[in-house]
Amino acid sequence: MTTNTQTNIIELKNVAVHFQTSDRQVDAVQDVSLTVTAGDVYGIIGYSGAGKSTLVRVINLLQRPNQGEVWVNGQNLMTFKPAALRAARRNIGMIFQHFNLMNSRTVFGNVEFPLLDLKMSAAQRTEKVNKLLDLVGLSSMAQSYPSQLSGGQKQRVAIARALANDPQILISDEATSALDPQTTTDILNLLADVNRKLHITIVIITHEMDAIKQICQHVAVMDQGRLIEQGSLLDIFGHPQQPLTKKFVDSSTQLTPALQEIKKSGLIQPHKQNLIELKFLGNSAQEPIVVALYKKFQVEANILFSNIEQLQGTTVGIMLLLLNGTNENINAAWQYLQQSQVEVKQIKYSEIEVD
Ligand SMILES: Nc1ncnc2c1ncn2[C@@H]1O[C@H](COP(=O)(O)OP(=O)(O)OP(=O)(O)O)[C@@H](O)[C@H]1O
Repeated sequence: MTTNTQTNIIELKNVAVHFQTSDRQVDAVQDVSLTVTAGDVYGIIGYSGAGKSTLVRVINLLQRPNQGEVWVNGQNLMTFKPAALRAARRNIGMIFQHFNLMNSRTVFGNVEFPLLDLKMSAAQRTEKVNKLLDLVGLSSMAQSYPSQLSGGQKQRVAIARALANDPQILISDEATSALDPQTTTDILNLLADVNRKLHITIVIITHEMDAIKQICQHVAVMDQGRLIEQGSLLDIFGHPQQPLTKKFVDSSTQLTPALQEIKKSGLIQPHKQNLIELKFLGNSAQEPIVVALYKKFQVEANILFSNIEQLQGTTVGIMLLLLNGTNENINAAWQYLQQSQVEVKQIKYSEIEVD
């Protein structure tokens, strides 16, 4: 017997947010429904202006929606009175791109700040802050000021501060967008640790697929206020449905620049349809396919590009093959590939956009 132990910690139901500006109405979020299960790392990706920040501010009602329902821990926050809402908000930590630290307070003082309102002795507060600074690896900098810290260190302080109230949920609003790639990786690893060790549910919003890929278990894609696609990380990477989702995936696997280079190099011609993309999920071996094409159909397959990565323990591979042979043999090879375990697609010359 299997038991379903997953709890829905966040449920947004048909949420809409409109802003009225002097000359028009901005539909920042339109009819968005999503569910995040407890313990998940849930990523929301979209370009600037897609409505991501507005949507996550709805989760703790910093932004009240014009329409829809907001459920956290099985409770409809829209019905909460101010005191209950303040308590509910303490259960949802937030971190931001620009850290939002108080420059006049030390690292210790910044992390201590949310605890000052609580009934806690100074000794208890000190113990708690020290524990949090240890968690984020900043114990030795407790007496430094934000101006003395690097961007990555500032974000670590912000994470410690966001965790001070022992929240069940942590929302990260473009928290790595101002950081260099290595620091981004370090901060994402820290967030993954926080998720694993403290069982905190994390919602990340970003415009970078690499950040999603590194730690998210589920992904939603947002475009012009709407959620246009959602699924597990593997679903999204393995079978993107919407053109925008595919664009995010292809930019992260480097497929887009590879195709552009191939087109520019003149390796492919408009009238020939012999460039194909293969996608492998799981353990399908790539080498035997190239060998089989030659042995079975005398079709030479030149590998022009290949990218293989591990996503949540599953191999996801993409390969671009340029097929060489008679038209008849290429057709037969194409039929064979379509019946094989791999996903196969013909790339049309006209579909490759070159800047
Ligand atoms: N307070 C506001 N008043 C008017 N328009 C707003 C307000 N806040 C956001 N918007 C508009 O709503 C839309 C969605 O903005 P939002 O900040 O949620 O997008 P985003 O995906 O988070 O983008 P970014 O990463 O650039 O912040 C944008 O067109 C933005 O200009």
